[in-house]
Amino acid sequence: MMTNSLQTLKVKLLRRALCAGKQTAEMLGCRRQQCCHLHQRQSGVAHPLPSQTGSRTSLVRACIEAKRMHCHFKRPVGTAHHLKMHSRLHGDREARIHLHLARMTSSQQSSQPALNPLFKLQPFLTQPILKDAELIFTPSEADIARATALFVSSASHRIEFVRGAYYPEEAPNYNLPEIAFIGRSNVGKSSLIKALFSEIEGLKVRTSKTPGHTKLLLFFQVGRAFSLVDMPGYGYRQPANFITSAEGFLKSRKNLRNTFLLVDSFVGLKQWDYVAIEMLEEFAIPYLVVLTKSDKATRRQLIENIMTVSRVIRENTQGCLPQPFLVSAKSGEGLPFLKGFIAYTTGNL
Ligand SMILES: Nc1nc2c(ncn2[C@@H]2O[C@H](COP(=O)(O)OP(=O)(O)OP(=O)(O)O)[C@@H](O)[C@H]2O)c(=O)[nH]1
Ligand SMILES: [Mg+2]
Repeated sequence: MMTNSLQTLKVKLLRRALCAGKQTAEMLGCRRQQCCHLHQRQSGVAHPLPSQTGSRTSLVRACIEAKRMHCHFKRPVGTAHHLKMHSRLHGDREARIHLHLARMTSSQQSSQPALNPLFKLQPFLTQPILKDAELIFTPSEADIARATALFVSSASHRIEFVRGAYYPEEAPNYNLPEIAFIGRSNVGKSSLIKALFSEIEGLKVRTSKTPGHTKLLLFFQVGRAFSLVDMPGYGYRQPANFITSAEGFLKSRKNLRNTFLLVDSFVGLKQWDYVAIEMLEEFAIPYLVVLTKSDKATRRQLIENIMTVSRVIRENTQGCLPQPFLVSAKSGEGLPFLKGFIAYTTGNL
């Protein structure tokens, strides 16, 4: 019995170390091949993700590297531990990841279903919707309240649209942590940003039923805290300059803290999304999956699509946060939790 629980603990610790290693691998990956994934799209052939060959070696190397890079554990607020990793990416790009390791008290655990809509599905599953080690972000209600306050404009904290850019070189030069929203056309990127900023009077974010509506990189500034970038959609009716614009932007932004890859929870992952995952993996930038339109999907669709996304993240990615997010711009479900993560990943929590 005792041996069994020791064994389980050992496996959990190893898994956490690998997760930390994964993130470090992503920071240190720095593969500089020319990205041509989005050019391959016309072929119509399903694009396989990078095979797992060699990934174990790179994880082991990353674990060793993580030690070398002075990764340190810090006593946190509350009961969870923060792992702070500072590493240099591509020589001059400082990347920072805060991993909030999941070690919740029972009171935190019981508040999570209310905060994180993924947990509403747990009663319908016999297995955990997310494994312990995949539960990275477990904020308290106070954290969410602080994050929510950031999305309210005031004289000293102005939230505004800055500009649209056709080319990445036209992007604003403010020195703010940035989050980019990428995904298929019509997946709900602009609607999500609009919903996040619903409290801001006079801030217009245009959405449309017609795919391919957003043509420019759109920059929104949230005080001196962070900025959000609405990207044109890929796939059907994507803008002619999408490849140069999106790839150039993702590769060149020095303060890009995280990229949110939006996937429709009603439709699930499509071929184009696999191409985007492949591209993000190759660029070795931190990203995560946000499942949109939760109000539209049936429970069965939600479970199936979330499970598929989780499996793809687990088996085929190195740079993706293991914890997907679930939101609805229409009903507002999951928005406070996502605001919490935005505040957290931009260093505002
Ligand atoms: N039911 C439901 N519909 C949504 C939701 N979010 C977006 N939509 C709808 O989906 C359509 C596309 O939304 P947009 O936000 O314009 O999508 P986009 O990803 O910005 O699209 P492009 O700019 O073309 O790349 C619109 O008709 C929205 O009303 C949601 O959470 N629930
Ligand atoms: Mg749009």
